[in-house]
Amino acid sequence: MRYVGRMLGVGLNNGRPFAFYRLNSRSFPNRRAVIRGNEIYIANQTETDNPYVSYPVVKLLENYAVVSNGLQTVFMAQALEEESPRKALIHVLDALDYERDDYSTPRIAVIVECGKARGWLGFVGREELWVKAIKLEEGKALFTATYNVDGIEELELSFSNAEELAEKVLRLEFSHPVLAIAVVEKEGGWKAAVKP
Ligand SMILES: NC(=O)c1ncn([C@@H]2O[C@H](COP(=O)(O)O)[C@@H](O)[C@H]2O)c1NC=O
Repeated sequence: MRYVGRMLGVGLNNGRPFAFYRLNSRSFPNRRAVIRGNEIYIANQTETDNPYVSYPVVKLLENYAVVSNGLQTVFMAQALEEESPRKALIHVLDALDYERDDYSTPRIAVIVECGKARGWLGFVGREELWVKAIKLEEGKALFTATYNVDGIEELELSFSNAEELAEKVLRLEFSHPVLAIAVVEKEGGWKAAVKP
């Protein structure tokens, strides 16, 4: 089974945008997601000095939801106070760059906008930095990941609520699953769910 590390994506379901995150990990599988108000954090449960394994993963704003695999989540949410999603992704990914770990792990992020059938994916690795604005299509999701995904891939995903989306994302056939997070637009706001 393919190992993609951290993956995140965006899609459209019943005319509403959604985002998802799946944490796969070979090295730090003992982690959990903690929901605190409009934020979700990944908390590593073992002792380590690795600075990349506990971080704010989701930030829900009035008009946007931001999901990422590192502390860029917070900076992107701040940038969105002044800038477009495209600029926020470009500026913050460029400023923080890839992670200085043994794998040069890329930073990845997704932004979705309330009430709009569009989303933005971003990636910064050792060899490339890209940001893509995506026109969302019903029943489809587009995702990227830290390892072994060439740019963006497509998936079919449909669901009736955030819990079901998180469950389906956790069941996708990629190796070393730890947890999944779903963020779904609901009546002008956001609903988030975490599995398991
Ligand atoms: N965000 C995360 O959950 C996360 N988990 C692991 N990493 C980084 O990626 C390295 C490899 O981890 P793994 O073997 O679990 O894929 C870790 O040493 C760490 O530096 C992460 N950094 C980015 O994805």
